Amino acid sequence: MLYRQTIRWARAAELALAIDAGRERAQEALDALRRQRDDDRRPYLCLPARTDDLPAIEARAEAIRASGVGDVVVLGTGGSSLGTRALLALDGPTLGASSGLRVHVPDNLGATLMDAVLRDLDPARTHFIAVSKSGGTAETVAQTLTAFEAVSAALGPTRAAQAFTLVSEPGGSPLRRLAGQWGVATLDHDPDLGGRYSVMSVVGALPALLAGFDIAALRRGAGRVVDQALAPGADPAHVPAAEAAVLGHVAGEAAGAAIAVLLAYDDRLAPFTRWWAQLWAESLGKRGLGSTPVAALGPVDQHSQLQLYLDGPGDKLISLVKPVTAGTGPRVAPALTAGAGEGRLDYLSGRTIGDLVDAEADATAEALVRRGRPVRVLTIDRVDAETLGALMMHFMLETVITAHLIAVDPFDQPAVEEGKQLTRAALRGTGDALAAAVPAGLVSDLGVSAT
Ligand SMILES: O=P(O)(O)OC[C@H]1O[C@](O)(CO)[C@@H](O)[C@@H]1O
Repeated sequence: MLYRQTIRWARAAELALAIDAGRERAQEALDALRRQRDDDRRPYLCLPARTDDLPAIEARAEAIRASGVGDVVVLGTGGSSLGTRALLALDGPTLGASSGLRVHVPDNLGATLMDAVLRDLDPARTHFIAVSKSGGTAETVAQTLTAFEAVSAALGPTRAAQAFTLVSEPGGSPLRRLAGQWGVATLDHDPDLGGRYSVMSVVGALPALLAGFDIAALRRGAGRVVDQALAPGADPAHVPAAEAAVLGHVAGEAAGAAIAVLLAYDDRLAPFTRWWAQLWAESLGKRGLGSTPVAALGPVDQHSQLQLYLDGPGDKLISLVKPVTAGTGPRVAPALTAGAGEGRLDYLSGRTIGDLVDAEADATAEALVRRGRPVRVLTIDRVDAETLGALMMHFMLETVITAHLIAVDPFDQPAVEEGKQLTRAALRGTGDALAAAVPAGLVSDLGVSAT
């Protein structure tokens, strides 16, 4: 078993008609997805079964390894980096530790962070992979230009060019043109593959291969989910992604569940929840529709968010990702618990850390159900590449099926363009655009000065 999905909601029986109607619509979505996969129209559905693209990616990875570097920095943001982080996080806190290469993904642009990257890494032993589907995202362009300048200054432009790889769609974008002028090796990003659906392509595969991550296992797990969901005659009630999309839709419509929480009980899955948040938000947040994703981590968020989930507004669908951890990790010595006083720590005596986390996840789900919250638990046997591939494909399908249910296009993100235009205008000094945009709704503009 890669994962098992359990959905519990006290109101499900009362909403049976709406759920049945949702399943009928989900059936349409599954039929459409099957046709798209069979006609090779949606690359994210076909990637799991592909192997023909891997030799070129492996060859580039080998060339980077052969150049003798010790560090690899992935420059990119959003769909060009969040998935990569999610893959590499399976290795634990030290990215790429299993391959001997350290792979860094500073996906959030920041002056201090970029200063640190350029100051702390040896330009002669570092390779930069710039990933941008459009080749024009300001953050990634700025990262790439500052990094290229720093390496050129240290080693000269010829060696700097060898220290870079660009992954971007073909065309005349800024990064594509610069890479051509500099002589930087470039791999094509499939123009038909949206960034937030691209993790299994060269986007995630190149850094992942360098980090020793098993990309074939990732695709295998994803492939098993696609095959099950799109099997001819598959009943949406037996397809986890479809069933979850229906529940989420009904919970949104009938119970006002406008927030979707993904609470993962393993640190290694925290970046996965951030990848999911982009997938969910950008794919569904359109025309006043969609639900707000919250990426959460257990058990720590039990001690910060859970009060709200249990006792705040009933506007959330809460999904737990629960690795089976019972019996794993360090064990609490009975001899030590005895010293805490009669019976006070008996529940921990002889138990492992994994026992505690496992019990906490179950208890959290139960407490939420008792409060009448809609709860879905995704139980996984292992936190590994194959399971992650299955979960990622599950959520891509759940997102696209939800998009069908609310009638939005899951593959565009038109609204973010305005902020990008305003940023460019501000930097060009034509900030009038910003000035004109703000005063209309300005409510308050205060500050506090420290002397
Ligand atoms: O890969 P690109 O084109 O640099 O885009 C990065 C991210 O920016 C967005 O376009 C949003 O601004 C995302 O959809 C995308 O994943």
